[in-house]
Amino acid sequence: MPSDILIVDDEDDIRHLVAELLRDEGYTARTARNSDEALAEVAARLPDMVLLDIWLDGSRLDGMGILSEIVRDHPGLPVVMFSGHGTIETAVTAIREGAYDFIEKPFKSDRLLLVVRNAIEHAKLRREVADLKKRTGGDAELIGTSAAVRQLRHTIERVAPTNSRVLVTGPAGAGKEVAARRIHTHSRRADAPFVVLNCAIMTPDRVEAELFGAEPGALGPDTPRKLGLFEQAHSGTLFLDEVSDLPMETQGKVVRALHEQRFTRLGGERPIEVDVRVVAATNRDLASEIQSGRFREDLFYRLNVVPLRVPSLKERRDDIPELARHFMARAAAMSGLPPRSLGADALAVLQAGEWPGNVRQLRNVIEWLLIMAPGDGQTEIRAEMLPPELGAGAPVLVNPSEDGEIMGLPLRDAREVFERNYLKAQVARFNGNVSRTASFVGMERSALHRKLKSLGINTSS
Ligand SMILES: Nc1ncnc2c1ncn2[C@@H]1O[C@H](COP(=O)(O)OP(=O)(O)OP(=O)(O)O)[C@@H](O)[C@H]1O
Repeated sequence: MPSDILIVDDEDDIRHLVAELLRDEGYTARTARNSDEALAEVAARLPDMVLLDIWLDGSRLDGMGILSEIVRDHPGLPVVMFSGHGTIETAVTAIREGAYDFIEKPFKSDRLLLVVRNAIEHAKLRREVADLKKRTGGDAELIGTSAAVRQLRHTIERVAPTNSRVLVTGPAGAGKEVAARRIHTHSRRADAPFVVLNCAIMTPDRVEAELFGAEPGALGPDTPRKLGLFEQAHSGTLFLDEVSDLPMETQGKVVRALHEQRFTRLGGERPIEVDVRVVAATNRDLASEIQSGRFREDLFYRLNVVPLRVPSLKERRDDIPELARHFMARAAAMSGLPPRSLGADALAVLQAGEWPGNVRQLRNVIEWLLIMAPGDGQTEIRAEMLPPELGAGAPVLVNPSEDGEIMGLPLRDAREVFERNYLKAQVARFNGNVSRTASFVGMERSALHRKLKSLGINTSS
């Protein structure tokens, strides 16, 4: 479909000339003489871009006034200003206020067509990026409202703008990379690259070439120059994932590069200066790695300027329903399948789970459910449809494998088995908090306390 362009100018000649020029190029062109006509056209159907004169005789709003309404109501719509003599400064201000570009009158048709093409392409790319971010969940999105995640978000927001190095710790799959990306996107480096090195999957001889790059021929006969990740991350952030897996010799070189803010490429002499913020992550205990001689203490102190701990999923069970719905919506958008809704019993079992693989495991379970759960898009996902490995934390009645055992017991014992499993799962789901469990299961706090004691279930309060 041809792009639709709105031309707003009070001079008849210019309007007609530009409209003809654009139509000759295959665009659709609409015209408006003043602000009321222009805003009415925009409201009637959103154009792909607007060419807007700054001075508009006999108009309620001038070009700047129209621009601010468009930026407010349709932030993705590109606007290019026409400026005459004496309005260049205003045109520059217009760019600051959100216009894409300006064209000085009198203008050459080639220049006009180039700016129009660029503005439309730019807007299209912005939409595509926004769409991709939405579909992939925007990698820096830190879902959750639990106290643990609110605290994490707060610390990230405080540390992000400071430029300090950050050492992110936490179990596998808990969201350390998400936290690191968020530090980057909330820093002044957000427009520069975020570059990741996963130290665990690198062989020792490759890791240095990856980090520092190599001069031509350094990696073998006729090998070209290779830019290292330090250089690629210039003015941005370098994320060293699984940093404890860096070979010892490389650790020494990283310490030097961090200290001197420069390094040489493999096979090179010339020092290369870079401005890079390093954020590192580990799921190991670096203190014991240092003790056993596998991690350099000086590197630890250089990296651990600000420590940031990402909690395990078990420490933030409150977030599980929101995370589950988020991953369902995302998996559905990526696969084109309709999202499935999750029943309250399924969510309760998910909340009671052990989650050794943390958020990554939850994401995988939800993706599995979207594809594998029985029924169509309309059928709610019930507890018994969950993958068997989650059954361990589930109350006995939703775990069919144990139904057989229950059937062999007298009612009194069967009830006790049920009560124990049910309450164990509910207590786990509310992080051992008896008051919250009591309010959910509909018992007095003290009565629940007695019950739990008689069933031998441990709680935190
Ligand atoms: N709070 C969160 N909100 C949304 N998604 C999250 C959150 N935490 C983790 N994820 C998702 O879970 C998955 C694992 O997260 P991530 O890779 O950041 O974990 P990690 O701790 O760096 O793992 P590893 O130790 O294995 O490198 C990713 O798909 C990530 O997008």
